[in-house]
Amino acid sequence: MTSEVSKKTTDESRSTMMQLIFPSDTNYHGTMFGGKVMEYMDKIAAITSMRHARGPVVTASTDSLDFVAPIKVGDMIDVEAFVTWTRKSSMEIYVKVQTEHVYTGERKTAVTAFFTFVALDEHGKPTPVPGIIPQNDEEQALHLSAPDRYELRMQRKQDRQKSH
Ligand SMILES: CC(=O)SCCNC(=O)CCNC(=O)[C@H](O)C(C)(C)COP(=O)(O)OP(=O)(O)OC[C@H]1O[C@@H](n2cnc3c(N)ncnc32)[C@H](O)[C@@H]1OP(=O)(O)O
Repeated sequence: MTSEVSKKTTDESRSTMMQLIFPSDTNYHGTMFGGKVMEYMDKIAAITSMRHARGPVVTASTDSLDFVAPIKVGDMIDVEAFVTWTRKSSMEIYVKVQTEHVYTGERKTAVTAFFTFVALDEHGKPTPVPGIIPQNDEEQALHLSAPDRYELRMQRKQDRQKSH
């Protein structure tokens, strides 16, 4: 969709955020509130897409959030996001939350999700973004599988429109 010259590498927009989990971030099981994790994920995804587009963006959709392992009080979390794929005005962003044990340094993936952001022009209309050049094997794999996820989103959109 975009020419080679207007492509950017994932490293140009990749963003990370570290947080230390306090009791006020958790539920009565002593594990982190899902909504609080989602807030961090949405924020880092927005930052990543704005860095890639270098302009305003809106969240168009969020695929399922997969909670793989609990996040506990005292854990450090590393929330990382990068652009996996772009179409015309839309960008797919992968967000991964990893816990890091403060004393041992052991890391585990806790939550993952795909977000789609759309870049807007000064009139609030969708506007083209640069393409993306994946940097490592994980990024390359997610780049190649992105068109299939896009098709599923468009199918979901059609189903929703039919039900209205
Ligand atoms: C940062 C924030 O928190 S923003 C707050 C939450 N988000 C919002 O309020 C956004 C509300 N939604 C909107 O404004 C609109 O639905 C928009 C801008 C996302 C899309 O508008 P549309 O009228 O559908 O625009 P259009 O059909 O031209 O599509 C524009 C792009 O959005 C993509 N898109 C639209 N709907 C979806 C969807 N549900 N999932 C994924 N991508 C979508 C299209 O595929 C298209 O991508 P492309 O240009 O790369 O081909």
